[in-house]
Amino acid sequence: MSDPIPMTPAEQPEDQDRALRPQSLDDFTGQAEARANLRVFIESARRRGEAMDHTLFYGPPGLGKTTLAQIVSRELGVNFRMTSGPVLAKAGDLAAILTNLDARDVLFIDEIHRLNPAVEEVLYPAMEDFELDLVIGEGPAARTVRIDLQPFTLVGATTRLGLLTTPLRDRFGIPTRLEFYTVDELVSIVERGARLMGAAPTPDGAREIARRARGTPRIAGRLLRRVVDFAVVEGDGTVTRELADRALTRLGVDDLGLDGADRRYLRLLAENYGGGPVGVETIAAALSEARDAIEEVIEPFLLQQGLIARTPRGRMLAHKAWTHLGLAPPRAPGQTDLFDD
Ligand SMILES: Nc1ncnc2c1ncn2[C@@H]1O[C@H](COP(=O)(O)OP(=O)(O)OP(=O)(O)O)[C@@H](O)[C@H]1O
Ligand SMILES: [Mg+2]
Repeated sequence: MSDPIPMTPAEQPEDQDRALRPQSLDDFTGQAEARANLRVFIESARRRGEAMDHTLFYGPPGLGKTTLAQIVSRELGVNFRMTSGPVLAKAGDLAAILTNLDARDVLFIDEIHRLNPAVEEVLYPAMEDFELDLVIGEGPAARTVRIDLQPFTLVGATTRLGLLTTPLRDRFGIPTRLEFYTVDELVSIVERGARLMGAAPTPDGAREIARRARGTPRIAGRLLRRVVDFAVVEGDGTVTRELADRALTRLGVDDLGLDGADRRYLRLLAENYGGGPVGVETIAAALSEARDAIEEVIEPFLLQQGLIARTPRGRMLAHKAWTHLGLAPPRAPGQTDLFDD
């Protein structure tokens, strides 16, 4: 049950992602508030003929940050340049990209919380005044030259808003938080993906996949492809609720949409720590997972589902998680009613 979803080596998840990527704001399901606001900012920038203000998309993986960045540039009718925090090793790397931008272009920096501080320094005046201060030469001969840039829109994406420095965060005029999707929104996404794949799930079948997709379009797309595989090989090609249920269970995706890693996390808290509180470092060490992966990938959905709580002393298992694991919560003396509701 704890195995990750199997993928054949030939399958490139990003290529598959690309096929399903919405191309316009109209095509993009969910995130209603973010979408409505972006529509206004894009339209205003277009009418004024100016670069749109710098935009930061933040939220858990797979919710559509990269997709929205591409959509913004397309709707603005400008070029899309893409790079990422870890790739920009030296200030000069960023300077080279910035000086090559055309007016109003979108520069997308993924994982912007992983920018090297020296590179980040270059970004501040670039974002604020569209200027670059470059140091030429070394030692006593070193001098600073100022280069004017074309006005551009920086679109940053991060799964970890908390790791952004305050000066960087403050330079984004449009900070946009992406939320987990509702089941109804994911049903639309599954149905659209199925249409693009030439599959036709029954309404119940689509809903079963949506319900178990961890609130995340990328997971919905991946589960859909796997369920269609099962439908083709073991059924008559139709994705019914029963078939989706059987396939998802075999893939280790449970009734709440939790996967093996989620359940290992919950079980660790329950069985080894009596429900917590436990510090995240301890959890990371016990699960042999990176702390980042725990905080970025596993915990946001468990928190959103009310399966765990974050307290100053660490993570605690909520009542719902005990029930989900089929375990009885511990009862402290004199607190017999604590967990009853
Ligand atoms: N609103 C949506 N409607 C339909 N499909 C979507 C939507 N949002 C995302 N997707 C699909 O989900 C996949 C992941 O989206 P995307 O790459 O934009 O996520 P991300 O937030 O950038 O993730 P990461 O943090 O891992 O970079 C893409 O294949 C995209 O097609
Ligand atoms: Mg992305």
